[in-house]
Amino acid sequence: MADEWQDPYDFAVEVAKIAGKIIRRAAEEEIKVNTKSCTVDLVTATDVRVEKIIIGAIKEKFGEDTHCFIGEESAAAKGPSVLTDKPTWIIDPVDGTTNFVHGFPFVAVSIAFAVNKELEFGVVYSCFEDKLYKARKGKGAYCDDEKIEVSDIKDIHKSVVISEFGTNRNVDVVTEICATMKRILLIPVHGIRGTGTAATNMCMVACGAVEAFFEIGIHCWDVAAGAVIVQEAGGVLLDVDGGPFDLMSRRMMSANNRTIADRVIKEIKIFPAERDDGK
Ligand SMILES: O=P(O)(O)O[C@H]1[C@H](O)[C@@H](O)[C@H](O)[C@@H](O)[C@@H]1O
Ligand SMILES: [Mg+2]
Repeated sequence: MADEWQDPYDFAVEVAKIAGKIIRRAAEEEIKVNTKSCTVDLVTATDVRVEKIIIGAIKEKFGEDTHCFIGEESAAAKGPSVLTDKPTWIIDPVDGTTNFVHGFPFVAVSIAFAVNKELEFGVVYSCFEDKLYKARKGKGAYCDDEKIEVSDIKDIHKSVVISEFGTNRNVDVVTEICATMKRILLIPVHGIRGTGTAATNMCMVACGAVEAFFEIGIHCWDVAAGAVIVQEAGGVLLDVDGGPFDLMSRRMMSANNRTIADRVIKEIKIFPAERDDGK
């Protein structure tokens, strides 16, 4: 049987690179910043423009009506992001918008593709580093065409863990996040890191630079592409309570193996986050 999704996969790689080039160029010009859910949840004219370009290119290539889209910048206008069985592109045009605004050089274009509610592939282009991460279900994960694998560390004391503070500035939530970070540091782990983009953080797990990355409050477009990349690199993808990963739950734990994941999970205090699909 012909490989039905190879063409969309190749196209996602092509489009991610084009989008990254536009982002790099936009970073040299004046950046127009707006806010979304709160004063620290940033969006720029580039986020909106790049999403339109990506979706426009996909529609032109594969037809207007055959594919569905969940895109960070068009999501709010559409209401809850419901994943159906139809081929669906899940897009974060600029993952790491705060980084982009401040010139902190970790910004990624994240493009995932799901069919029958299952993720088929993910592409993450870290555009200032010029590194392209990609994975197709069952076919391994790659960075710039080189196969990548998670680290084999099982001893938590030899691990590096990534987490992020996110954009929620509710005092109780910030207190819980800080307390969780403190508990993880005191395990002790070698260190806690964060690139400011969930997509890139997941690629750091996938290529063995860190052992785990978890976050509560991320959205489906932040983690959909990374989810395929981590799993295809041999890692595990879970809910922050250790249960099965749910793309719409806004909770995600990715790790090199179950031992590391479970040890980090022990220290996570979970706080509520409204689901992406409104359920
Ligand atoms: O930069 P965006 O696309 O908004 O995504 C980031 C999110 O805003 C932050 O709150 C998270 O901490 C990051 O992990 C996301 O990647
Ligand atoms: Mg994002």
